[in-house]
Amino acid sequence: MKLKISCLQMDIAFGNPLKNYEIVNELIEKAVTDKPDIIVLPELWTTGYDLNRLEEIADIDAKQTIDYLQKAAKKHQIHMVGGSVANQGENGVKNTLLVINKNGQLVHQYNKLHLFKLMDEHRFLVAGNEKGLFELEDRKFAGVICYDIRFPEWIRSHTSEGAEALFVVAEWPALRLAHWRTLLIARAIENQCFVIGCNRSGDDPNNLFAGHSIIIDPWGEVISEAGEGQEIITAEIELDQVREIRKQIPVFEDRKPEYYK
Ligand SMILES: NC(=O)CCC(=O)C(=O)O
Repeated sequence: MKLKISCLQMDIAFGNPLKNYEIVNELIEKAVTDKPDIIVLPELWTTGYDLNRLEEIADIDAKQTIDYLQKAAKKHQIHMVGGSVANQGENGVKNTLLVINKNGQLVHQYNKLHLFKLMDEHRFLVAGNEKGLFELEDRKFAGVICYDIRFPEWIRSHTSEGAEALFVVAEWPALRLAHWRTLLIARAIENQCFVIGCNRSGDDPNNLFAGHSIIIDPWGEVISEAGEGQEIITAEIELDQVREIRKQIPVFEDRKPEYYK
């Protein structure tokens, strides 16, 4: 099964959801000229890391962003791995990844499990407690958020339940670009799955971000990679390659989890 995927590597306007909806509108209009099946957005794309103003700018129950993504998905008949949003709920603000299918249905919401202390997430956000597994077109995928990729056992818990491609939405700083690339390539090789990493570009008062959104095949080869600036990358993946590689080197069958704890 072939899928064309576009990552919208946007420069997020700090604490300005309305401006960010405008930026994404423009990027989607550009991306659809390549006729992708799935569009991917970065982490916290409506607000950026303006954590001090979350009370004012977080999206209550992610409603406004879900509505926005549903309209875009239906209009263009494209699945959206709609990045993540500062989602104000009863128990606090979560960093929530949204998946909407091309009919505009909300397929999955994943709340970031591992909060990143270096960027103060633990002071302002509450962690999730459920997996990022979802289905599109009867195939299994996983979606996680940024710092989550440093936890290989968390990613494995998704691929061992059948995920064939891992979507990673991120605001990853330029200082650790080498970690971003290496960790994503490692996750692809060890899980024998496609990895689609959508990062942001630009800066905010505290960080310069790396860009370098990337699409990696299950052999660990980079199929497409962005530079540092605002950019769209698009690549077609053949999902069946995952099954072939898992047959060739049967890592999942050969695991001995009884020895790993
Ligand atoms: N937004 C994030 O979770 C950043 C994670 C990060 O920078 C890291 O090094 O890990």
